[in-house]
Amino acid sequence: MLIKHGLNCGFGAKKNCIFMLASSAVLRRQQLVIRCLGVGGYSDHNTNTNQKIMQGIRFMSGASLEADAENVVRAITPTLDPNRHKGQAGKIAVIGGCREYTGAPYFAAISALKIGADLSHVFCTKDAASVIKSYSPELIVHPILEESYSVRDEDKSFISEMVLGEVDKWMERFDCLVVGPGLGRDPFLLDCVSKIIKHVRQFNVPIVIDGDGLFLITNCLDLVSGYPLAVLTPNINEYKRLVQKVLSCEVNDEDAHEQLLSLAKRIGGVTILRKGKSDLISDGETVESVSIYGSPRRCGGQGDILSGSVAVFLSWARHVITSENLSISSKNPTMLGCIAGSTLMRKAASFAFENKKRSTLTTDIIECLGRSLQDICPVP
Ligand SMILES: NC(=O)C1=CN([C@@H]2O[C@H](COP(=O)(O)OP(=O)(O)OC[C@H]3O[C@@H](n4cnc5c(N)ncnc54)[C@H](OP(=O)(O)O)[C@@H]3O)[C@@H](O)[C@H]2O)[C@@H](O)CC1
Ligand SMILES: Nc1ncnc2c1ncn2[C@@H]1O[C@H](COP(=O)(O)OP(=O)(O)OP(=O)(O)O)[C@@H](O)[C@H]1O
Ligand SMILES: [Mg+2]
Repeated sequence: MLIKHGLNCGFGAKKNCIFMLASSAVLRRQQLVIRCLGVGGYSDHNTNTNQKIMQGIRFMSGASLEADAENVVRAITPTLDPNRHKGQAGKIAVIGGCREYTGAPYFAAISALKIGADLSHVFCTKDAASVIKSYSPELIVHPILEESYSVRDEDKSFISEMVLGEVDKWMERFDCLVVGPGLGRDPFLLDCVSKIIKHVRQFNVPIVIDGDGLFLITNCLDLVSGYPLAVLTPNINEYKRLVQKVLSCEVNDEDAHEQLLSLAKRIGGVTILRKGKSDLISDGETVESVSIYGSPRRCGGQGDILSGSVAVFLSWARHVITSENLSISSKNPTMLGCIAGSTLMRKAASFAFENKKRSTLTTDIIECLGRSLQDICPVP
């Protein structure tokens, strides 16, 4: 495993690495904790001391370890077993899709299928449903959500009950829900989705919250607070809004790991995947990062692929953890799902870019998901 922030060196080179960081605030705190731990010097010959130092550094700064990313993917991806029946490799549902956005829920839902889920559903507004269906016959699309413009005030509570009733028929069956890609911000619709989230929590179904779902939960943190099966996947803006709301401060990139750690902790141990040049992931206990090379193209929709990917891997990780001995250290399925989802998305983006360069689009990346997974865990 590599240690980030310039500390990814062997112990022989540690002195140099540490001195390179001497001016940073992070290192000053790290040195302080090393002194507090009573660890003297940086002897290359004393492995115990070195380990203590590294543990101290990690503990104090929340410095992340670069995840053993491809091994995580291998450890949780199920084998293709002819004895399995449809549904056992995962049933995913995306809640999103409104008048403006039909691409985002499609990207999330189709990515889940391309990675290996058996069934992928989309719960969206009536306007969005036929459009999404027309993109792909593979998706199961439920036109059940309503926006304010299509509902009279006096009908709202009745419609809300109906939406919940429809969703209720299905929710228990899903292995993971993705809430938010292309959901929009209509207040009535968001109110219905809040009810769905509260309901789904009772069944212990994992929830990945992205896009407008993050807008919703940032304004109503109780929806996810204290739910260990919740994963938030904020982009730069969404992360900024979360930090401002929860920590009442601005994003601090110098202390990125510590800030992410406290944010996850403050929201009661949810897992947060902060998207960016490197993806940083924390459940409030540890921080890991995935920095494998992705793509320099920033076309819209890549975050939607990620949310669908995380949903599938999180479902698989939960299954492996409950049924087998996992050969990797982390046992938190949400962390594993994020690491694997991020790895696959970034690898697919790099393959797509290799091929399409400046014209790389989200659909091109989706087409590379299969090749990326095959590259990491080949099917004969
Ligand atoms: N095809 C579809 O259907 C897609 C639909 N999508 C859906 O759209 C909904 C809203 O999601 P979102 O991501 O557009 O909202 P948010 O993050 O608030 O950004 C708003 C604005 O912030 C800016 N900005 C962005 N990044 C920045 C940066 N790094 N640094 C600085 N500024 C940055 C940028 O504005 P600019 O100022 O550059 O004009 C950006 O336009 C949500 O439901 C999502 O799922 C998407 O998934 C895409 C594919
Ligand atoms: N600067 C970057 N360099 C490399 N990869 C990046 C960079 N920024 C984001 N990514 C990757 O792209 C993926 C999507 O992140 P992004 O920040 O674009 O999400 P988003 O804004 O929510 O996307 P969407 O347009 O789907 O809403 C993530 O998996 C992340 O790893
Ligand atoms: Mg997004």
